[in-house]
Amino acid sequence: KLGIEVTKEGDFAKWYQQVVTRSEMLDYYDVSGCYIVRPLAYFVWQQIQEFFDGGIRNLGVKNCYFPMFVSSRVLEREKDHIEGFAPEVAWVTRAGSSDLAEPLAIRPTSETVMYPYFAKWIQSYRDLPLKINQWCSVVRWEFKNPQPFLRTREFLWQEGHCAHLTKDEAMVEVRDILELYRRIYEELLAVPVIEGVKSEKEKFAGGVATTTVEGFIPTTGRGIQGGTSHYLGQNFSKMFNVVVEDPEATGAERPKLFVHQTSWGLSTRTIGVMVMVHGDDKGLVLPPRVAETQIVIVPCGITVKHTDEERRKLYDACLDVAHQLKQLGLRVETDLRDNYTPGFKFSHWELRGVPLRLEIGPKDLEKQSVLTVRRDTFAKQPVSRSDIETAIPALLETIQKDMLVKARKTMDERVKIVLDWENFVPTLNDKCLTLIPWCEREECEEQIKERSSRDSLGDEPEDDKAPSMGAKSLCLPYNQPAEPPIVPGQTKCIQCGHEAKRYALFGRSY
Ligand SMILES: O=C(C[C@H]1NCCC[C@H]1O)Cn1cnc2c(c1=O)CCCC2
Ligand SMILES: [Mg+2]
Repeated sequence: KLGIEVTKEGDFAKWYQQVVTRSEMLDYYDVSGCYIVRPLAYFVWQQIQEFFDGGIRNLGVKNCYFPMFVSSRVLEREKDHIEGFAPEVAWVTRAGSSDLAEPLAIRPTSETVMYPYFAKWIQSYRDLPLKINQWCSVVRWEFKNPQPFLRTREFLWQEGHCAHLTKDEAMVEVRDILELYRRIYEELLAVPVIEGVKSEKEKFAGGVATTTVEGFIPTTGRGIQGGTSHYLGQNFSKMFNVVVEDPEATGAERPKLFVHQTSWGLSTRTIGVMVMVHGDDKGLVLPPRVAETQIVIVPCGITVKHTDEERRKLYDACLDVAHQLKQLGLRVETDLRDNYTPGFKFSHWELRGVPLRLEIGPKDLEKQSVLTVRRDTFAKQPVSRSDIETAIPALLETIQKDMLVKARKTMDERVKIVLDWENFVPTLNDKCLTLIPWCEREECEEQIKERSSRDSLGDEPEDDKAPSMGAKSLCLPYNQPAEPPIVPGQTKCIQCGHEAKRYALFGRSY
């Protein structure tokens, strides 16, 4: 594997492609838009799964598995939810040499697969709440340019689907799940996110409200939807007749209540965001929490002057330190290949994002110390062998924390409050997101997208294969800026002049 031949700032698209392939996270596949998730990336996904499974178990959610095939009759049950997406649905029409009687869709998401069975399984309010989740892949035949992890025609995700007796119970769960998504990004992937609610235009049309964690890619200045948790209200339960008798009702007739539902999803897009945020010109930079190999130990400073005995002593020291650290549960590799130079080995493991390297040479052996080298900052620090068991775990924790702090500082610097329209597009062009006093009207959002695209491209039409230059609303952040305050009846929307309700996060996006 060669190193990375371009710089992140110089040619981001090529940089990203080389980082994900040459770090051995992913490989291209001969079906366009499909990719192979290799062990280094799959390990990250497994860490996410373990964390999330623990979190949802505490919320009373159980894992299950539904078939991937959806009959057209069932898929089209939810008209408006599906018609906007119809072009993305992949269909099986043949088995062997004979056509299927009716074509079967491959699930693009599983609402229509599951909810007829919710109706069957849920009779009494005692059957509530029903809380299930499945880990699976879905297929969406996207036409925009595919990108590894970020936009692929098949992707791994989890989709949770719950039914509750009351709206309040459902809304609490929506936020509990969103908090787990925030923690996955911030505590596992060291990626800061902005939590909020989607606008009417951007929310999931089948639901009542969509909450989201929004990421930010500094190199392009674009926002990216990181995970969504929806309050579906009673839309789907009315569509699929998921009803229970009203437990509060007295007397003979027992009025039926449509259940209140939620659905929530997070995909392998998480991995792409992590790569883009932390990677550098030497390649991948992995947060220790999700790194398959957290530490690599490399013997150094051996020359032809040294005897085989001295070389062996050095290798033994590397193996001893590795053993010590494995005892602590750390994930350690020793690179004792004698056909490569230390420098070659440093590049090899830097490309693969290993968070911490330990170098041990003859002098280190004498001094009973090792030299630590951080992947994120390249900072070097000697550590005496006697301190290894406390210093190394602490250093990994420091790397994990520092990576989040650095990424959050970058994101915070690139989110600008914009109070006048003339500063809106220039701020986008500075690779920033904007927080604007906004009226929340759907037609205003259309105008913002249109005007910001025109102001960026002149009258050139948009290429729908390329990422849009128009800005969209990313979310209405729960954490609203305090200054300058939005004064009801006074503060105006910067685009249309109507009364501003809240600050909205707007930006170019993936
Ligand atoms: O998938 C959802 C809503 C919901 N699905 C379950 C997980 C959470 C959340 O993403 C929205 N959605 C997106 N994309 C598509 C569809 C769709 O419903 C259906 C058809 C193909 C493309
Ligand atoms: Mg889509």
